[in-house]
Amino acid sequence: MLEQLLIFTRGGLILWTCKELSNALKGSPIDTLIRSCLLEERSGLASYDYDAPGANYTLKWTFHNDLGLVFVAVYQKILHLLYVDDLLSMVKREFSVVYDPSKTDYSCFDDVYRQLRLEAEARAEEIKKSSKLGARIVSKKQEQGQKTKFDQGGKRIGGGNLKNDNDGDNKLENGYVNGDSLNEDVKQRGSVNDKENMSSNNGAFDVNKLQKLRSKGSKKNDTVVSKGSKPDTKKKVTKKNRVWDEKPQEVKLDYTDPVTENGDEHVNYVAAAIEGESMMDKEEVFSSDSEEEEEDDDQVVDGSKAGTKSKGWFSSMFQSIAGKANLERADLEPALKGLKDRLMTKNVAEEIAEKLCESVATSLEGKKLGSFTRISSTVQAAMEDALVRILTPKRSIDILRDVHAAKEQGKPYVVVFVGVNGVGKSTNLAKVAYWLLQHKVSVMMAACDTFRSGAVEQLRTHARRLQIPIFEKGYEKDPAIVAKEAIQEATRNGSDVVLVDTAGRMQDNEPLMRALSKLIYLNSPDLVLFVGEALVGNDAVDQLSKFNQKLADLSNSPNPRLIDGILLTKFDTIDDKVGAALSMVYISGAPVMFVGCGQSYTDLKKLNVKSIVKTLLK
Ligand SMILES: Nc1nc2c(ncn2[C@@H]2O[C@H](COP(=O)(O)OP(=O)(O)OP(=O)(O)O)[C@@H](O)[C@H]2O)c(=O)[nH]1
Repeated sequence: MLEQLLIFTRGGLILWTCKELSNALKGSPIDTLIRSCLLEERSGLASYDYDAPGANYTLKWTFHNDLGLVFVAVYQKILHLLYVDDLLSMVKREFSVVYDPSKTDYSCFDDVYRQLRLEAEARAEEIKKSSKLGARIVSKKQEQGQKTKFDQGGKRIGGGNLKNDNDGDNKLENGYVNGDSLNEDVKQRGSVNDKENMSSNNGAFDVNKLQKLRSKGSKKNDTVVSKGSKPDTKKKVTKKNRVWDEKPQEVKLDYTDPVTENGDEHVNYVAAAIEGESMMDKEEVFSSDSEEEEEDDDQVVDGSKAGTKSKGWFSSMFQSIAGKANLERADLEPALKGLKDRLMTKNVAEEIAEKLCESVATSLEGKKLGSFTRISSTVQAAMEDALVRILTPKRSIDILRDVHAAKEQGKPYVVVFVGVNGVGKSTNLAKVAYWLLQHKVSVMMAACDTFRSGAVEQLRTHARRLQIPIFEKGYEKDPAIVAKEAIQEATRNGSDVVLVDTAGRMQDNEPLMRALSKLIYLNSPDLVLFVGEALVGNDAVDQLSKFNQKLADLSNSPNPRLIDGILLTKFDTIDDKVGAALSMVYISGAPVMFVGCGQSYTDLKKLNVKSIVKTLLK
């Protein structure tokens, strides 16, 4: 049984909630979904688990991008409801028929919903009973040697790429874990309703059965709609298979980027981007620097540019004429692939680039492309929005304001610097100290790297140069205790801020991570600052996620302190490879609070989100 089903606009206006389901949701699963998943560009996930005291829900959603609607179903996590995807897709289809932006009362949809739910439940039940079906799927899939896998009992456990865990659990990359075969079948069915072009080859189960179910579904749907306030005037459009190299014959969508003689896809994409920016875009992504970018891109396009350009121009014209149709995944894919590659060349971790593209695709699918708008620029604009949203801090951490607030309470503001070895913790701690001194804040350093020989002396040198006090107890002491004593000392001597240096540690080093967790738990600092190198690529994700994981797992507290902010070092050495900033923020949800860009005390800056986004997309 569902707990709730809601329909709201992307602007947050709730249009309809299911009155059948009067259960008040515990906690705030919808808010959390929006904040932690949809706004964080994780909407490409298959589902979201909400866990709060006394409330454990799974949430699933779908978008109608063209109408700007969001459909969310909430149910108890333990339930594994089989019909939710199917139901959501039917609700989306039928609600879009009655939707009118000027209307706010959708009580007419109550009856329609009831019918849809019954239908979805009945279909799930029907598929469940049909045990032969599963066996047929297995034999058919095994014959075809396709990706779809089954468990030993013959149940389908997924159509996505399977990751085989060491513990033997088969996990789907799309977030499903050992789902009941029927769950997947229902999903398949839902998607058939959405996309009419499913062939027997890529269908996961018996085609006759499928067609029977489909015709049954559509017949019922007709009845349902006639009961609703408006008849279904929209005819289903059968999507033709795309033929990539065909010339446009009639007014049909073929938004492929032009192909050069040498067939270099990346070059084609760059060329297409030039076209898009100079001619077709309604909205220029980098309006202020279009000339400069054209120059850069020209270098990449090289000698083949002229030919590509003219081909791209005609292709663009056709695209513009046909610009009224709804975007489909296949239309978006070439542009998304280009963007993903581009993000990866900027050092964005592959996993993050993939998730972002998935999320952008989800936000654009089904949307109508305006006339004279190129698909590549639409995708790029959506990606730009997503990047700005991710990199813009969700909550402001104003250190100076917080320092003064702590001072009023008669205690020092405590910052702990954590990170792997050699990333620049001590050096950048000293830069932060210098920055605070500039703002008339008194600072004390705490030498809590009692592990690496030379660490205390290194910090002492910075303290001497900056003429600030340092609290030190030498080596092989418990850093948690040293930090505690340092804070006590700062309280006594009236220092405004204590900057705690800690030993560098690898994210997998359990004893050192345990010691760090203890230090944080015991001293509850005001800010846990993760210091990470801007040079890092895929490892950024591993470092940050494991630091957070270990801090959570090894803490004694039910509400463990995690990383609050990021200090990115060595920015001066990375040229345009700025992707680590994005990877780190995406994976941790923590903002980049400072950027270290050199080896002197003044080399500390704030992240410029606009320029990072610009560089990432260049
Ligand atoms: N170019 C450049 N170098 C930096 C920057 N920040 C730190 N460094 C250099 O990075 C090296 C390591 O810096 P440390 O401050 O010793 O690093 P750490 O993280 O404290 O090292 P451990 O305590 O061993 O983990 C030093 O040579 C620093 O000068 C930066 O922003 N730019």
